[in-house]
Amino acid sequence: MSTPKSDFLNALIERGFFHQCTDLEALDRDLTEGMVTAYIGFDCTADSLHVGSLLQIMMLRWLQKTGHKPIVLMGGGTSKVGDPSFKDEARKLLSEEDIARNKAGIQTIFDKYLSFGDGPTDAVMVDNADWLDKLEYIKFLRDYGAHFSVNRMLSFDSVKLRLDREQSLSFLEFNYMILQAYDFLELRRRYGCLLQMGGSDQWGNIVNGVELTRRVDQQTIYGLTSPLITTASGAKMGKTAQGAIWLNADRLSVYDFWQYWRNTEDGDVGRFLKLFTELPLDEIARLETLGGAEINEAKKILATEITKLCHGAEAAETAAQTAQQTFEAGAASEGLPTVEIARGEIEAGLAMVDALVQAGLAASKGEARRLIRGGGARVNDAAVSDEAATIGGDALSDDGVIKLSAGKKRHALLRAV
Ligand SMILES: Nc1ncnc2c1ncn2[C@@H]1O[C@H](COP(=O)(O)OP(=O)(O)OP(=O)(O)O)[C@@H](O)[C@H]1O
Ligand SMILES: N[C@@H](Cc1ccc(O)cc1)C(=O)O
Repeated sequence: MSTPKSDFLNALIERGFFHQCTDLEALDRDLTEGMVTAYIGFDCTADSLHVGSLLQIMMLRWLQKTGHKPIVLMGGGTSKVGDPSFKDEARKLLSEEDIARNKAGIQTIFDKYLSFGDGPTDAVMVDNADWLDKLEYIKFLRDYGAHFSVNRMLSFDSVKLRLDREQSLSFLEFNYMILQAYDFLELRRRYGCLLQMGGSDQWGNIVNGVELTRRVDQQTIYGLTSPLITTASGAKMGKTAQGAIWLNADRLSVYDFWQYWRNTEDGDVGRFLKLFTELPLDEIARLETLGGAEINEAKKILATEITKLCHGAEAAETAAQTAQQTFEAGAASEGLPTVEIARGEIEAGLAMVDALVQAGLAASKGEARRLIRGGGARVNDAAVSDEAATIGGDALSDDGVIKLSAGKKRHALLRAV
């Protein structure tokens, strides 16, 4: 399609959020003609969301910024079933208490990104347990089950992959897409919700809702998915050596959150600025062209902007200053043992095991590997758990040093010469 007319779709496409839509032109028309209500669902599978879901939250934020109404759906009901989409095995069954605790943890994050209330474009939060818990089995099967073709359900990649690999898929899990489809129908009836968004792994669940609503209520509604973000080196976004990059500060300190973004790979800086900050595109274009040591400035801006949205301006500034003191100014003047290494060698990619040996933090490569395996090795205060990890030029500070650590107390600097 030609460039969309609506501000919302324009923002989504220009900033890299768009993957697929059930009917982009019709959705664009509805978005230009008036206010559209849209939802994204989040299951209560952990007590905090992580960076993967941040992309979804940013889509809701753009929706509200461009004059439309976001619905945040807590999957209090669907978390009892567990979405099998692209998962190799069934999720652990969660108790009612687990779900309530997780929901309480997740809910808090949305206030930072969306404004809630009773106004026309104010965000609302709902829990699908409110309707799913009350469903009566036979009535539900007759009213809605009859509209689903098992043949078609089996064709969606989200379940097909598991079956193709002959991995077990329980009947409980198989029902998940029907329940998510029913949510969409229910939200259209209750709130006039016209659009459901999610990551591309949600496509099958979303399309089922669009089709169910057409069959049962003869209404046209839309689905739109974002790409699933991976880092430049191919890892699923949001997980690191230490685990997930959580959005709640009690799970991951503001400093570590800031540091995660500060350590973004060079190739990801522009993409992440577009997705996770609200800086104007021309400013991002300028930052993207920075090379050499200057790219580190862009990374600091990225880290501070994202941290500001998630944890507030003050906490973001404090994290930036702490990093400046402990790593850049501090580390260099602390009198840490310093080893000089040719800049070219670092830029070509220095094996972490070799770096630890050269810095005197491990007596042999074997010891260095054990250190990494045990979780004690750090580069610029970020843990490294991959024994094959390499350190590149992007790890150099503005002063041309890299801080290596073995455990909490032993540190050394590599200085590029
Ligand atoms: N890397 C990612 N990029 C874009 N969207 C993502 C990413 N990871 C998760 N999402 C989306 O965030 C929403 C919430 O997903 P969910 O909480 O199930 O995360 P998950 O990472 O898939 O879960 P898990 O960690 O249990 O595998 C879904 O719409 C999902 O598509
Ligand atoms: N299935 C979604 C969560 C979700 C739940 C209910 C919905 O109606 C929509 C989305 C996920 O796993 O991320």
